[in-house]
Amino acid sequence: MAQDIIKTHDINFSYRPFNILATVIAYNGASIAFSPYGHYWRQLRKICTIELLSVKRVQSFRCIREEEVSSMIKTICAREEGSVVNLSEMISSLIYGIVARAAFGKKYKFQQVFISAMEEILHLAGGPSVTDLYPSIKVLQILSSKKGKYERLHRKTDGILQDILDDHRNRKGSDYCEVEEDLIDVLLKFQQDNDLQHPFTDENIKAVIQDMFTAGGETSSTVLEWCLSEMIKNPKVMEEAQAEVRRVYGNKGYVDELGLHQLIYLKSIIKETLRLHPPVPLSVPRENKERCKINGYEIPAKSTVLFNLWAMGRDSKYWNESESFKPERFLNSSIDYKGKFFEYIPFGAGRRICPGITFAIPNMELPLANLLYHFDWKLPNQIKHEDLDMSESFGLTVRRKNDLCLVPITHINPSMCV
Ligand code: HEM
Repeated sequence: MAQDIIKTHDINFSYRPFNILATVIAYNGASIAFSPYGHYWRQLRKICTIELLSVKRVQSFRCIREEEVSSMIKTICAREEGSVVNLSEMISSLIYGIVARAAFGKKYKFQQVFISAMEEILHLAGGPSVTDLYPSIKVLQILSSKKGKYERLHRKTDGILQDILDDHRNRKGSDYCEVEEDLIDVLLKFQQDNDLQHPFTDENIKAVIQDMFTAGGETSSTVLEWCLSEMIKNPKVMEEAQAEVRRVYGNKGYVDELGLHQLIYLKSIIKETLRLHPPVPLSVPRENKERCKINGYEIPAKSTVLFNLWAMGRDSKYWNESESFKPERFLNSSIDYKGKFFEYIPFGAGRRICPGITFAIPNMELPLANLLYHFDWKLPNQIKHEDLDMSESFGLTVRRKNDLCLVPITHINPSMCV
């Protein structure tokens, strides 16, 4: 059915439901993720794939990723040997830090307030919404407590983003040059472009920047958290992954992006994690414009369609030993996540497939390879690996319910290296 919807009826199902989140947070549907299929969305999508998240642009952020990861590794090393590290917190702050520097060009004073507000929005968005179930009862929208919360958070994030935009406009020459062009620079350039079919206001820019945080922050950090959890639960996988990364980087003393393409086993660990723990388990909702028939069912126009990626990834009809964590299944296999294999679509598929794959992959591979290269990991308080709690939280993204806290044992200390 996923194939039927995303392949055969792709255009018809390329719309998104227009809910409170889209109205209040996404500037009336001005963001890439929430705008309805049409000219405006096509324009944004083009800017996004050709400019914002192109391979070249993502490569230009390499130094940001390497610096942020190296700083995380040094922080872990500086701790007293044997002390417990909250990896969930560290990873989340690392990924948001990378996205923020790529988007804003440098660290801003209010960056953390912005990130916390974004996290709160995602948390709120995960809960049930009566107004979305009964959209025609308008009074529910007025009475909704969520709406008020969203409006309060939106005022906060909007003010911060506007300050950052204005700061970019007013800066002189090479005031800050951590990267040649950050994402706001790119979008401001488009604002000056008179050939655009749709004018590009500050609101549009802010909506797109918000997309990068909501879609690009929690997703990658959630995957990393589950990768490490699964490796702790499956020590043989951890050993093999460590052996691979230590073989590839040898005595270099650090893991940079140059050798990442050689980490074949590590890549299959990420794929297997995306199968068992897709960070957006119900994908991003789609909506159909016109009435149609799918698998014998009449689907009325404007139905909200959810894909249960979590269940698809665990379906024994498609996967051997579907509940077991077996990265080997992806070695020598042509199955990937780019939207061609409909039983495995953690990034979605079709016209609205996630445009952030090229950015997400190094954001996950580099930290993971570093954590495996520099440290061995064990559970605190003599907890056995098979007893690690794997409960999931409830939300738009499904993270671990309890933070992943581990004890690192330094294998290669970065301060010892050149
Ligand atoms: C592991 C990381 C990620 C996962 C699993 C993921 C997953 C998804 C999924 C399932 C969708 C819905 C696709 C559909 O409707 O078919 C989506 C959409 C989207 N993602 Fe991602 N994503 C990730 C990282 C990122 C990153 C790093 C960015 C950008 C910085 C990003 C930007 C977007 C945007 C803008 C959309 C909306 C696309 C549209 O509506 O046209 N994502 N993502």
